[in-house]
Amino acid sequence: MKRETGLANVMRHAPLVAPSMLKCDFGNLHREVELLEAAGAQMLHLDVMDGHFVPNLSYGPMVIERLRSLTDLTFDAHLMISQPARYLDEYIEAGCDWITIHAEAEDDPLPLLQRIRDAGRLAGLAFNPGTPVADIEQALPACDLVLVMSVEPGFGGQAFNPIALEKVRQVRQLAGAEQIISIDGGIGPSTIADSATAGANVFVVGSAIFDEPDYGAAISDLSARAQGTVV
Ligand SMILES: O=C(CO)[C@@H](O)[C@H](O)COP(=O)(O)O
Repeated sequence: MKRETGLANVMRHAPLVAPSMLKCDFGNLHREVELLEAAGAQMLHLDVMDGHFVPNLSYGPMVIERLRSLTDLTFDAHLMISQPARYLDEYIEAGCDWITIHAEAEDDPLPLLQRIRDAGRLAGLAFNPGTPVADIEQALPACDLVLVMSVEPGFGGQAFNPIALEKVRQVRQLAGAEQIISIDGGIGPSTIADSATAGANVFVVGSAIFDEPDYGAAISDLSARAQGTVV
């Protein structure tokens, strides 16, 4: 199967549910990837944490490179790290397709977003619940993807912060209908429909998939709710 890395190809499947590989079984990543492929996942959301920008550690480019050899799913890397400019090339070389940096980690994200685009990857900018949309507005033309955090980054299983809904609405208004807007944190059956109505089209989901016995049923149910076919 050819990797569907291009914006148009991947977003053909929107709204998309992106399983957050922070909540998976790290002791059996190969099996988790197989289960997610069988469950119909189009992409994997890779939560990269450095124990500095966020108070948690996950994995880095070496693990991602190994995952890359296991699957052609789109890799949506969310770099929750300080100094992303220093490490960016490693994530490009590891095979990440979408690469998102944090607004709070870079005084001027524009050169880095451009580097991501120049490498032929989709460039994303994430921002935390406490960061106003005004802080990222200037960077929007350089973003293929905006990731709105609906929890403080660092851990899965936190409660959804509804402040994110207004931010998604504002970004949608500013960036237009074609923009990928991803929402991340506390997304599940009770929050995904409101997030979709606000304007998100990619939904990062950890607990509501990995805490379920049947990943396929969970992803189907969430996708249906995002499409408004479940009330
Ligand atoms: O990036 C993060 C947390 O920092 C998220 O991707 C969470 O890992 C999503 O997990 P749930 O909130 O869905 O359990």
